Amino acid sequence: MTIGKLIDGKAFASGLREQVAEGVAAFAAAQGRKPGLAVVLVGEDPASSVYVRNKGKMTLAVGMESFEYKRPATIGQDELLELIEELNGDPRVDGILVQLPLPKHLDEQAVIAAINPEKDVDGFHVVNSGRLAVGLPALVPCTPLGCLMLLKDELGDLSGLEAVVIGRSNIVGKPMAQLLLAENCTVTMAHSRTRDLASVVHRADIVVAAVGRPEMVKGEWIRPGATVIDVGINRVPSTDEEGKSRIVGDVATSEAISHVNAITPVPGGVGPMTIAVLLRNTLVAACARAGIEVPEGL
Ligand SMILES: Nc1nc2c(c(=O)[nH]1)N[C@@H](CN(C=O)c1ccc(C(=O)N[C@@H](CCC(=O)O)C(=O)O)cc1)CN2
Repeated sequence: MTIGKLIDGKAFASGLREQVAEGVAAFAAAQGRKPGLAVVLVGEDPASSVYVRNKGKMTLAVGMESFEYKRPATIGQDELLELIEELNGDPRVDGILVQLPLPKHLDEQAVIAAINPEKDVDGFHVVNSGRLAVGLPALVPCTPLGCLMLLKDELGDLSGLEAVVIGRSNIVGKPMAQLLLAENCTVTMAHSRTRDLASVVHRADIVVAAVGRPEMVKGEWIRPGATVIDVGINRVPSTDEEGKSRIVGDVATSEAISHVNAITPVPGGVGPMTIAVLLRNTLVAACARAGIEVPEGL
């Protein structure tokens, strides 16, 4: 029995961060200042707090300035919009990111819309999603861009390949489909209402699973030789005696591994790419604001 390759997103992300660090050093030497990333955290959701802490650490590690704004879960919409407005006007800040999800009383779309699109390093602003859709240069959402980087590294030219994206979120599914279309893939977007998902998935050379349901994509659905990108990060109860929870993806990897070409593991696949691409996007935004070329290869 042949075993498919596990794609090492952690190693790839580390290489990308090194490249970003070189670009940051060159930017600082030429501009006399470091690129700056501002991250806004509302509330104390434990997972979001960990992600924000890691973003701050990695921002500093590549040589950028990190600005962290922690606000209570009770913050009002107007006060949050005032903070965004302040960051839009702050010359030290090249990238602004509001950690999602936001507490329910806040209007996520209005908050994203308030970010200056040139500083929207998450690529969630409609100006950036529109630019991506029509093929103009854009700041692209970090997770799907990270998935694309892993796919191109694994497969090279994606032209003509059948790609199925499962999940239609604004953050992953939709931009992922746009990116694959721009690479000349034949793209199908599947979702919770798709009929006979198993056979839709079975025709794909590339499967991107971003549904947020533990191991929903079964191994037998995957066509032999396909490349699978698992975006899911689902915490489930442990099966061992210690009883700790563990993280699984949206794909039943232990079933799929025997016949895929390659698959991203969870953890250690797509997840680490998200923050590495965020740093890359911040450098790209800083270069655009300074009117200089983005370093080659980024
Ligand atoms: N404004 C944003 N909010 C959120 C985003 C985003 O891109 N922008 N994405 C996610 C959370 N996220 C970053 O913010 C993120 C998620 C996962 C990882 C990661 O490295 N995961 C590890 C496992 C982590 C664990 O053990 O819990 C992995 O998959 O290996 C990094 C960043 C939602 N919000």
